[in-house]
Amino acid sequence: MEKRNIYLDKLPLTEAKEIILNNLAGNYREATERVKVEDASGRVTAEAVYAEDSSPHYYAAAMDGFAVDVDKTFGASKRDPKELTIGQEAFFVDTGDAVPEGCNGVIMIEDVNQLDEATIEITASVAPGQHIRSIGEDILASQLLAPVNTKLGPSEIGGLLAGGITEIEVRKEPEVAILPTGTELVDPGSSLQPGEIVEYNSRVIASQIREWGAVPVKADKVEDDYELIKNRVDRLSQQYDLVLIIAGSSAGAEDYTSQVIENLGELLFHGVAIKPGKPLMAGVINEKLVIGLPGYPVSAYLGTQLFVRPVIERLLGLTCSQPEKVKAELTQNLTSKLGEEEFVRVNVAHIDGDLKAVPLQRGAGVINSVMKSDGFIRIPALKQGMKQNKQVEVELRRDIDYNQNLLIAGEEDLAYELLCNQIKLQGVGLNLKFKNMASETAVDTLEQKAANAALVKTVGMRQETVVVNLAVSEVGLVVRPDNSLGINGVEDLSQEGLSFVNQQQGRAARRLLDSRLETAGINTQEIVGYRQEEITGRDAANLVKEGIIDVGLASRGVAELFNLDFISLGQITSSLVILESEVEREELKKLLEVVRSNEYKSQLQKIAGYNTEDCGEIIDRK
Ligand SMILES: Nc1nc2c(c(=O)[nH]1)N[C@H]1C(S)=C(S)[C@@H](COP(=O)(O)OP(=O)(O)OC[C@H]3O[C@@H](n4cnc5c(N)ncnc54)[C@H](O)[C@@H]3O)O[C@H]1N2
Ligand code: MOO
Repeated sequence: MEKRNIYLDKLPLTEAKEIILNNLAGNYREATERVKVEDASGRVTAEAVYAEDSSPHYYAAAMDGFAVDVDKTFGASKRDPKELTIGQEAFFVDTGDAVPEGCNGVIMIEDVNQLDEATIEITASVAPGQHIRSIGEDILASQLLAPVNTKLGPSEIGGLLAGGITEIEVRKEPEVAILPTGTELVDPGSSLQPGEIVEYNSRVIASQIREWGAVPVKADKVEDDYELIKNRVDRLSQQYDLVLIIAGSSAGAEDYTSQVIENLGELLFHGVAIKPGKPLMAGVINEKLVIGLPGYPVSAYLGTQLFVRPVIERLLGLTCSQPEKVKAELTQNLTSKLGEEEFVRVNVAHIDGDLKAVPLQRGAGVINSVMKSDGFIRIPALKQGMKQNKQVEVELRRDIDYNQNLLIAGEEDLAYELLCNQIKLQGVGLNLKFKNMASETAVDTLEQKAANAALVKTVGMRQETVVVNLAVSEVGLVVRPDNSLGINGVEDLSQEGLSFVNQQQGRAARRLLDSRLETAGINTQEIVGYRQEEITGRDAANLVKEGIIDVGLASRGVAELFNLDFISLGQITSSLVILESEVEREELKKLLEVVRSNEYKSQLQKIAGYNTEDCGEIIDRK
């Protein structure tokens, strides 16, 4: 067996999709089953459904009142009212009641004067058919209710039941086997050893598949062993409608997927000109389609979206669904590789009157970027990127209401996470989206209209902005709980043998450290690790916790989260900087209301080292 396989195909996306669909037998799956209409939400009709009954199936009163023979009301007016005898000429009916024989109109109770128990008086004539629902007004027996290959939802269930249908024939849900491969994989919840990875791709894919109306069958993970993978794939392809193999798709020594497919059946292609997702492949084994998905989580997610969804739709007899799209202005230049269609995750929000698309992290391993995104944009294969301010088309993820989005750029802060929770707890219609960056960069980002607010920690003011106090927190050095190195302050950072890790340049905590070092007259070159940067205090605290370094720089709240000892260096004010032009916007007013709420303040006070004095106050305006 050849150990290394280099994939050569670079098929355009549409071509690869076409090959896959062409290798599915027929336009849909033949197998069907009978289900109750009331249980059929999400299912697809396997035959045309015709009404058995009309709805209504009798003449029905459409209003509460009296049913009458309209001829007897002719000529009634305010000046010349007409009297009718109840039970002989006028019959009391409630909405929905059958109209008594001989009656062909209903007069609303509001238009009737009851003179005594047996007599009513009417002041207007009644038109034939007035307030009567005719037979079949809604549905007429024998009419087509739903063509074959219709996906049923709540209103379809109503229509079918109203038409007298209680059971229907639907397409059997395709069963999709998902096989995770990789010796490094462990199940969620296991305690992790270095090199081990939580196997979650199959769970993500299963939930995607369920959403599209198929049944995911999650197979047990298999290690990187050619024979084991081959046996499993062989068996799965005999049992299920479609087989997905996760990982082992690229050029590594233990990447077996393409060889397995080739040796069990036919490999249709290996490699698509998309990013992420480039090593994706497809084949046919035991007459079943098999798709090899790249192992990186974003690649696996996107590959499933692009290739598995249309297959499921085809098996169900549905046409390919189109995502909802919206046009937005790109907030930064993006470069990309010529010859690859790149999918970039973005957030979308109204900023200073325009709808903007703000790119997120592009790494194929960052599933969090999908979770945080509102959708993605495509950079065409024949482009080497896209320019800032270009109008782009964003393909939205389902259920996204970007009108409630506010983009916050700035320094990570426990107060911000609390704010996000408070917004949801208080039932405020806002979604905060965060982009982590140093304060100075955040204010630049705000000025470039690429964020609705900057979360900054002590930074110089800019024109046309309003600064609102968010929180005051204590920042200092974090060490392991026993503080065995006896760190008492910045003077001890130059101890021999001690390892330190700094925060990213431009971050407030680092500036505070620098000023303390300067006051103490300590040369930063004497501190081992001063130039080694982690982005945030949380990153640094995590390294101390893991025993990788001795001292880091973080807030007291973060130190407490990681159960670390804390040596205070001082206080830092976190503020929200907002564009003057947006201060009166409804969404920003809502945000500031939460910052000013007692619930937010009382929760914030519970975090170690936080001070809520002046919380929500405007501290500066230029
Ligand atoms: N020399 C080259 N190396 C790589 C290339 C290349 O062209 N030449 N392509 C890169 C690209 S692009 C991708 S995408 C990945 C595809 O990798 P594989 O499909 O071979 O998958 P693995 O290497 O096994 O895993 C990648 C990554 O994903 C994690 N993983 C895998 N399965 C799961 C799972 N079920 N749940 C969660 N995470 C999973 C795995 O642990 C790895 O971290 O190859 C590049 N390399
Ligand atoms: O195709 Mo890979 O998914 O670009 O990282």
